[in-house]
Amino acid sequence: LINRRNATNLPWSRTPLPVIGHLHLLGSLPHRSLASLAKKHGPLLLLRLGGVPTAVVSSAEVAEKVMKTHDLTFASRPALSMADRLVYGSCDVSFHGYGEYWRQTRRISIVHFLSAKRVQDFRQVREEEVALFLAEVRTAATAFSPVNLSKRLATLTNDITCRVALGRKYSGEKQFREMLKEFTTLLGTFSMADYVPCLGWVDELRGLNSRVRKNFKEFDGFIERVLQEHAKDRATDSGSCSEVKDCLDFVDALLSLRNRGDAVIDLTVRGWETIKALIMDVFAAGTDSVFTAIEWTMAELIKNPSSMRKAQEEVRRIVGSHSTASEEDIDKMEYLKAIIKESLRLHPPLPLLVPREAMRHTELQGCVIPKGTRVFVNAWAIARCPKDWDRAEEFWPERFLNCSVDFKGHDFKFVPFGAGRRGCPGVSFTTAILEYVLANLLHSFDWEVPEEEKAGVLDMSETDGITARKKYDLVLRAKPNLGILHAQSG
Ligand code: HEM
Repeated sequence: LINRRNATNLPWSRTPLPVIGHLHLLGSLPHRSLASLAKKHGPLLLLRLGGVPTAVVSSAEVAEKVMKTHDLTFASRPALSMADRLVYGSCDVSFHGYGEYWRQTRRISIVHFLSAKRVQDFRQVREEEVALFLAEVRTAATAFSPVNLSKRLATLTNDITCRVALGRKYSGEKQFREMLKEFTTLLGTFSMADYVPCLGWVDELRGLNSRVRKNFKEFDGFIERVLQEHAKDRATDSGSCSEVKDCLDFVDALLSLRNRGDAVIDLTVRGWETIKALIMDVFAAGTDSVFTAIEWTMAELIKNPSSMRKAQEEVRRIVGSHSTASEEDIDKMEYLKAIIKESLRLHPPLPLLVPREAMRHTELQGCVIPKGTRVFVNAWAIARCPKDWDRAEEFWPERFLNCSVDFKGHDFKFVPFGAGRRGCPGVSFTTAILEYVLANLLHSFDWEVPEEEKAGVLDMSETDGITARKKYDLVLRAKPNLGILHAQSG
């Protein structure tokens, strides 16, 4: 399968099983099983998952080779049947193979949705939604009721994303919530057809295919509705392109591009599919990961009360008696930023990133990686490597104070957003939400774990699936920050 010149540390003693190859080694949390294998066999594992030659990268050094030195070679994505069937034949940004189509759609998403400028344009949306969210938590706090922070954070991030992408919220619709949950679950579900095509019938037998068909039909219908609502609004606004909505909402920007024929790729050739796929991509790439990151950060702070105290002291010192932390305040919050980095280090929401595919034969660590090899970068294992990190398994945010290591794709020992051409374009969008939500949660409330919730809240187990969420919900009791109340009543 793979030509080895210097293979003493590769797991070839583990002969692949017939048909399934090394699939049985993955377990239910593949980032953990693969990290254990890498500890024994080295930072570049060459496996055969079903029929798919696969390389697994587990060190900063090899990750740099993949995402920097040979970035172009590894800039494609493998065809994945879930994405193909759920996201219009993968004609979105995240799952499309390398080439001009991907380059242009990525550019459109950045310019009209994810750039630092657009993120600033959406500031008011973040402020309004977080204010509503804090008011809800305050109501629960006044009634001494515990808050299921996991559920509320999921709704909050979803509402923000829907408003900036679609122009309004949909979380009030039960059908929408269920459809979206099923969509992200399915995208993260292992499909036998991807690895062992001759066993593809197993997907049919276990009902996976019918779930995919149903979910696609529902989501497509939903996007049709969103497009029609926008078309109606535009007709009543007599097509004026410069009005406020055009500046605020991704769907309007896509429709304007299509109508004006401004995009380099012809958005009318693949009909509505490109536009629909770009809208769907927002949900595929952007909703679960953001709230998962906030959830883990709060969970670590609850588990580490001294970090919680230090973070609250910083936030409250900077914000003073104002009722909310502003984005200008946040610029000064070094400990808060260190906490976010430390949480993303221990809990990257996509622990194996998004798979890449080699576009040509390449040599890595003395091994030839054939064209077509699927590549997983184990960001979770790399960020816990004791060679690169002191106290690697501990939550210790202080490591990031007065330290330039960042997650923007230049430090290969810390790559929760990936790096290189395929690196996540949603970093600014994400950090704006993460920092603003966390600063305000810490400013407005003190947090306690109700006795009956302790076991689940303090248990840091992960869910399986593509996004590693906290397995047990974060159910907490909030107590209003008396400092704000006193200052306001005084
Ligand atoms: C905590 C939040 C997030 C994390 C941890 C995250 C992580 C990632 C990772 C690991 C990749 C693959 C990188 C690679 O292959 O090198 C990726 C790709 C991507 N992300 Fe994010 N992401 C987050 C939020 C977002 C948001 C909010 C959006 C947009 C709404 C977004 C849009 C995308 C897109 C479009 C891609 C595909 C890029 C490409 O293939 O060219 N992400 N993200």
